Amino acid sequence: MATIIDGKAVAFEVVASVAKEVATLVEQGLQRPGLAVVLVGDDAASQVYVRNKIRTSEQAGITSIEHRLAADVSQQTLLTLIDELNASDQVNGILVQLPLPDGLDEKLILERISPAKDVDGFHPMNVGALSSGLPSLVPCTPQGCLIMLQQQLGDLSGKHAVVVGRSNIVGKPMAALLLQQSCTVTVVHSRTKNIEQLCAQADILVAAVGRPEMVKASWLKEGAVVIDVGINAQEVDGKRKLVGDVDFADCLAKVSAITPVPGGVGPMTIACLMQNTLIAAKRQLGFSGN
Ligand SMILES: Nc1nc(=O)c2c([nH]1)NC[C@@H]1CN(c3ccc(C(=O)N[C@@H](CCC(=O)O)C(=O)O)cc3)C=[N+]21
Repeated sequence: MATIIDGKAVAFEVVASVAKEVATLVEQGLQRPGLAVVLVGDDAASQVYVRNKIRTSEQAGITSIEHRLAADVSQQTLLTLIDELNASDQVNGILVQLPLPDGLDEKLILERISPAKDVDGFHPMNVGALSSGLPSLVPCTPQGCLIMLQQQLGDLSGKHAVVVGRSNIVGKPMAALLLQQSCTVTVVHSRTKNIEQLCAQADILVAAVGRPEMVKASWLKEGAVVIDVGINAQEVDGKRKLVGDVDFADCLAKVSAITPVPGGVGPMTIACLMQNTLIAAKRQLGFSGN
């Protein structure tokens, strides 16, 4: 029987351990970690995610400060806000919700966030640190995937991991993390010629492409562990339904373990954001190490 990995339950454990450490900091008279969440415009999906982030912050004992800006905000206003957040000692982590509305230069804005407060791990400094194995803030989604894989498989060394997708926010950092764990890593993408044959070699398959139910059982090796990063909203009988990048029903009988959508990677992403905020806060307080 395949294991359906309960991302919600694992996330709950991660958040509980963050909450415990936060409580210890506060008991020692240190400042409670603070996370600033910047939401530009009124994209419906973004509102749901931001609400989840704020609710989880409360559970972790992290103070969250929400900044909502109109979709037509000027780039300069947004950059000035980031400068203020960078300078504020109440704020340990800064997250600018993506995607940004048209007309804003995403690269310029993300680069403005102080690398020490970059809890998304998207700043080029953190990207470079991750790929060279230096201490860094690691992107939340791939970190969440790694935690679930380690919980399922223990040591990952020598496993063949196939990452489907090469985005800066998931595919590339996922590959870097798996390589760091001594996996043999293959990254496949839209221009790859023999995707299905490559996927069929995977002990671990991470799907992060944003194409509903693209990965089928016929692509998989018997007993593979499958992590589904896709969150695709579909209309079924007039109702909003979320499906992943993996055809879950088709693949279930062939895998040894698989994450569901919802209830898999999504909650882990938010839990890792809490973890990153704690790590950033501790470094800013002068704790050494991780
Ligand atoms: N700067 C930035 N950092 C991000 O980490 C970031 C972002 N921008 N933009 C959007 C994506 C998406 N994302 C999700 C987080 C949690 C769920 C989540 O909790 N999903 C629930 C379901 C929620 C629902 O019902 O829609 C689940 O999968 O169980 C989903 C998606 C973070 N992102």
